[in-house]
Amino acid sequence: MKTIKIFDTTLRDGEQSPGCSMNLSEKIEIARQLELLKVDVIEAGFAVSSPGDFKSVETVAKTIKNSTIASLSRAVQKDIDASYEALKSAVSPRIHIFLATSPLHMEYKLKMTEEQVLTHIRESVSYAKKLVSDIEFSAEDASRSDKEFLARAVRTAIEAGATTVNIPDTVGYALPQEMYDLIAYLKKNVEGIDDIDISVHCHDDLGMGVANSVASVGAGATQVECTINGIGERAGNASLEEIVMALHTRRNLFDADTNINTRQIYRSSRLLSKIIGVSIPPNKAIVGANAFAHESGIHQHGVLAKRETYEIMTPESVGLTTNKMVLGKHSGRHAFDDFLKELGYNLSKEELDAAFVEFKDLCDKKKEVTEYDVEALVAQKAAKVVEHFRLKQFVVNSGNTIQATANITLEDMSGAEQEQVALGDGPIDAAYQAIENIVKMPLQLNNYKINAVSHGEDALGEVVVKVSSEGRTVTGRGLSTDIIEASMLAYVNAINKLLGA
Ligand SMILES: CC(=O)SCCNC(=O)CCNC(=O)[C@H](O)C(C)(C)COP(=O)(O)OP(=O)(O)OC[C@H]1O[C@@H](n2cnc3c(N)ncnc32)[C@H](O)[C@@H]1OP(=O)(O)O
Ligand SMILES: CC(C)C(=O)C(=O)O
Repeated sequence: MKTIKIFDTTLRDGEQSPGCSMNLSEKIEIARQLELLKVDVIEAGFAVSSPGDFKSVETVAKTIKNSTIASLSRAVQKDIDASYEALKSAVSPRIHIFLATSPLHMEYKLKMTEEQVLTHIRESVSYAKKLVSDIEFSAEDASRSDKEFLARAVRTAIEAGATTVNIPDTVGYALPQEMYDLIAYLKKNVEGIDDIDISVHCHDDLGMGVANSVASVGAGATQVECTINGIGERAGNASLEEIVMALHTRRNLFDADTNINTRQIYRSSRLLSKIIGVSIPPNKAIVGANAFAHESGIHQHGVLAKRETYEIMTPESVGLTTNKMVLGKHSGRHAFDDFLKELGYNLSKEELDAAFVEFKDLCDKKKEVTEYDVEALVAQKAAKVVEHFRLKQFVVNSGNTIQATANITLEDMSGAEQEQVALGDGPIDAAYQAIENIVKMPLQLNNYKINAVSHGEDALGEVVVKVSSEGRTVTGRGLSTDIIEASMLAYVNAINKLLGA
């Protein structure tokens, strides 16, 4: 099986994304993580571009021992000299020289003819080769270059001593078949290309960065350039985690894999996200919060029966401890039952059915139902109190310019409904007065406590009350996303307990 080299450019191209700048100590933290991840090459920066970039290439070169450290340079001596100086203490230094080869870039940006570009490639690569042995040459905007001229440029770089030639899709313009054809064309038409590494560096402007990289590997590329979380210039670079897991998961198809310690992927992604302050979309492949989460009943049932039905890789392989069964409005009984069993509840079929109906009801009220919600819901049922009274409906008005009023309807065991209206010192007091008028028993509220049992704006509120009547004190509990309703449910629950006794 071939090994595809992973060249990480999070610290160079990644940092070119607006808002993703990192300071020196943050760059060192990322570089250390990249070393743990076992990337083959870390592009630490563009040494000539600023004293800060020089310092970070220099410090990364001093700190990291197990990956090659690269510094980017234009095809000019002062850039190459700066890279060389910054890389001096690297165990394995690489000078990375780039020059554009597309008609557009040559004419308008570089203002060079094809022959001048070839001369610059020859001179800069052979100059750098005298300083270090490991030289990468990138033909910037290769995918929009004339194929024959690109082949001449690549040949020139190899003859001058390049050990890696990189074929970037600089503006994310290519489609996978085009990248495949381009690599295949170069392999066929450039003498000596099989003795060096062919690299690709694909941007994501059309969302094809990873697909283009993987297609290039299929055609014979032996190095892929990428960034953690796909950060980079404009729409970003191809994402490391997606490329690595695509190659790993489909390694038999490519007869190739990488050296990456895939179990460090999740940690690397979170670390970068924390450092640059850019959160990861939940649906992001491999590292998004939903990448190994299942909410819908049919999928949950499938995964519980056999994980592979809906998972093509294991969460453990990317450094997670487990997949996630999210209980929500699309969940089914299998996952609900499984979840309750994990919490220690062994419900009969009837109990499970009843709890499931309430759970679905709650899902319609709340955007996300948490494990706390479910536990609270089942714990409340487990108390099994005979319902002498049931809260049927209520309207409560309150405000700072009116006295609170409550209109409450309770249903008794026979199904008869009783309605009462009461005023109160606040909405809960009004509601409790109306309830007392219906149940017609002496009640004393000794304690009232409210807790949020789950998180977020639509969290479930749990109200716990201590109520006394004729020498007996009981605790009542109520649960709802509406705290006034939770308060009434708690009071009625306490009343039912008193009546049951
Ligand atoms: C595709 C990529 O990602 S390439 C890397 C892009 N990254 C960056 O540009 C970030 C770091 N860059 C910088 O800090 C600055 O651009 C510097 C320090 C490198 C250069 O700054 P300046 O000297 O002010 O030049 P400026 O950036 O305005 O223009 C670029 C110059 O480099 C030339 N140039 C561009 N690419 C190359 C190249 N590969 N080889 C030689 N010259 C080049 C341009 O023609 C232009 O030359 P000119 O000044 O003679 O017109
Ligand atoms: C310097 C090269 C590799 C680059 O970043 C690009 O072409 O996008």
